[in-house]
Formats: sequence, C-alpha cells, structure tokens
Amino acid sequence: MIPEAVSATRQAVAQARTVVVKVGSSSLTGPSGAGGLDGGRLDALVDAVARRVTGGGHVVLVSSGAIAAGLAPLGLRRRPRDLPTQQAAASVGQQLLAQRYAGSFARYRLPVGQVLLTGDDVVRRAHYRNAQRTFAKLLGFGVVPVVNENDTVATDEIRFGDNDRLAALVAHLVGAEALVLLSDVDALYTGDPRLPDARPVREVADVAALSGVQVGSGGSDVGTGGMATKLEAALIATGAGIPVLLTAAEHAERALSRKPDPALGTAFAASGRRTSARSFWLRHAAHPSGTLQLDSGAVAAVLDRRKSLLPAGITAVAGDFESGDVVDLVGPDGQPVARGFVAHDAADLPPIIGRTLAQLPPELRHEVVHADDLVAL
Ligand SMILES: Nc1ncnc2c1ncn2[C@@H]1O[C@H](COP(=O)(O)OP(=O)(O)O)[C@@H](O)[C@H]1O
Ligand SMILES: N[C@@H](CCC(=O)OP(=O)(O)O)C(=O)O
Repeated sequence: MIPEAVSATRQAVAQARTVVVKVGSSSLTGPSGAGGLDGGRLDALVDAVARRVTGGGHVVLVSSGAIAAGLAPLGLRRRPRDLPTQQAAASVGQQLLAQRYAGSFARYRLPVGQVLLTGDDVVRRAHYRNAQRTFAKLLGFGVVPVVNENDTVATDEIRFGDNDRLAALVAHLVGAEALVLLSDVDALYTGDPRLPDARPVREVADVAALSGVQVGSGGSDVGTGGMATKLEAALIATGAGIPVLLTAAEHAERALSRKPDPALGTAFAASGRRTSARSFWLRHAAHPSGTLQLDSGAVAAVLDRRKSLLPAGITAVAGDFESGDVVDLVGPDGQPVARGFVAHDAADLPPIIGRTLAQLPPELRHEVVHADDLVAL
C-alpha cells in the first residue's frame, strides 16, 4: 500500500503548473557517449515535454549534453578531464544541442530559448533577480527555456560542474512546483544498480529514508555527478518545498503525465517550506568570500538566540571581502555554523574585533552580520 504522503508527492508532480525537467548527458547520447547526440532519444524527450506544454503546463528544461555533443566534432573519444578542453567541447556542443532542440520543438511550433547560467548568476542577488525575470518572461511567451551551465566561461571557482544541483536551484528560481530528474537509470536503487541485490526505492519520505542507500561514486562515461549529485539536488529541492521525481529519460512521457504512476521511478516528498530566494541561494549557491571565526558565546547568540553578530564575538578574520559580500561564520573549532552578508569590509575588521560597540568610533558601531542576513548551515 502506498502511504498517504507518498501519493501526495506523485500527485503534486502530476499537477504542477511549472515543472523543471533535468536530463543528463547519458540520456541524450548513444551508449558510449562519443558518438554524439542521439536524435531519436532527444526527440522522444521533446515529445513528452511538448505534450505537457501544449496541455497548458510550463516546463523549464535543464539539459546537459554540451560536452558530450562536442566530443565527436573535435575528434575526442571520451569526456576530457581538463577544464579548457571541456570548455572547447562545450562551446561546439552547446550550439549543436540548441539547434537540435530548436528543430525538435519546432515540430510542435514551440519556440525554444537558450539560457546559459554560471554559478555567479544564482549567487549574486542582482543576477538572480535578473534571471528570475527572464524566465518569467520566457514562460509568459510560451517559450520552452532550455538551460545549461555556461561551461565555456565558467571557471573552476564559480562552476557548478553538475546540472543536477543547478536544476534544483533553477526550480526554486522559477517557482516550480516540481522537479523531474531524468537519467539513464529508472530509479534510485538501494545500491549500485549493477549489483544483483540492489532494489528500487519508490518513495523517499524524508532524509532518514536514505540511510540504507549506497550510492556508487562515478556517473556514466559522459555524465558527471552520478547518483550522489542527484540525491543532493533532490534534498535541496525537497528542503525548499519542491517534490522531486527521479526516473529514466525513456520514461519521460509517464513522468510528465498528468496521471501519477505509483510504479514509476523514485518520488521524493517535499520536506521543507519554500524559503525566500535570498536565504535559499545564500545557503545553497553562494560562494563565501571569506570567514569570520566566532567564540562560543557568539555561536550561541547567532544560532540559538538568532542575534546579529557583533565585533565582540569575532576572534579572527580571513579572506578579501567587501561590505555586502557573503562570508561563512565558523565556530571555535573552524567548522562553518552559518553564512551571511557581511556589513564591513575585511580591511576594517581586524582593529575592531573583540571590542564592544561602545568602544568603537560611530561609523563602525554596528553589527558585522545582521540577524536578518544570516542562515544557519
Ligand atoms: N544507488 C544508486 N541508484 C541508482 N543509480 C546509481 C546508484 N549508485 C550509482 N548509480 C549510477 O548513477 C548513474 C547516473 O548518473 P549519471 O551517469 O551522472 O547520470 P546523468 O548523465 O543522467 O546525470 C547511473 O547510471 C548508475 O549507474
Ligand atoms: N554542462 C555539462 C553537463 C554537466 C552534467 O551535469 O552532466 P550530467 O551529469 O550528464 O547531467 C554539459 O552540458 O556537458
């Protein structure tokens, strides 16, 4: 029997007005990946997405495959390991991928809009809002946004590297009511699905339900993250109130059907409430520019009593940041406990840390991180 909450998850995915669909490289290429895009597989995915869109739904498609599609034209046999070659392959491949999607969606007279994002676009507040407005406009026009990481310009520092987490962040960004992760495996298994005793997990009610699940380290030959990044993405999305369905791309039609199917893939129930965009990206996307080390009293004030962080509770400062940047707050043991927007430049802090506000000149007499600008980690 299916528990009540579980049916609600599948129901929510089936009924969602806006859904983000993420498809992995391995689902768009042939078995080895080196042969480039498989037109038949791509068309089948587009058929499923188009059905949902022409039926009145909004779909944002987060598609990997740029690097895989660029391998053959560059004479490469497998996914390169170094960033510059990956970027060259992505530059060639993204163009092919976008062309294929445009041609395939044109069969349904659906226009496609290419959106290439870097980590920075979901980290910096102004960029985040900008991306949010663009998606809203595209969906309003009836366009299917096709999203990928902007691999060609992303550096190691700002790179997501895997589109699973990117898809979870995009789901929050566009206000999606569901996230569908399509891969080359039909469900989450209790262990590596190549092992004979691995069993599919149909419903994940909460994180505790994952305690017995073993996840293999690697992905396919052309993919990146494997199952680990999919689970991470599922937890990010569900934690923000967005239910997730994970299954194989070949089941895209069933996954995007308006009729929930209890025997399909793995459904992850939403566990948290939708948080503000600001605190969501602060927690999941922001790359801190520095760290502030806190004494134990400050840790308790910030975490337990939800107080602002004052100079008196800081014992050390590291990094090069300006007021408005994101910093991690670490405890006396060096472990991050919170993250927030700092209200001082790094250069101003060393002379004032450890001192009470009354001891400071008026222009520096304010909190270092305001309570409203903090999230616990
Ligand atoms: N517990 C597990 N359940 C399902 N798949 C797993 C598990 N552990 C490892 N995997 C592997 O993860 C792979 C999917 O990851 P990946 O190739 O990166 O997909 P994609 O290209 O769709 O992002 C599957 O092919 C499977 O072999
Ligand atoms: N941005 C990269 C995809 C990276 C990625 O996450 O790949 P995958 O694990 O296949 O979803 C590309 O388009 O090749």
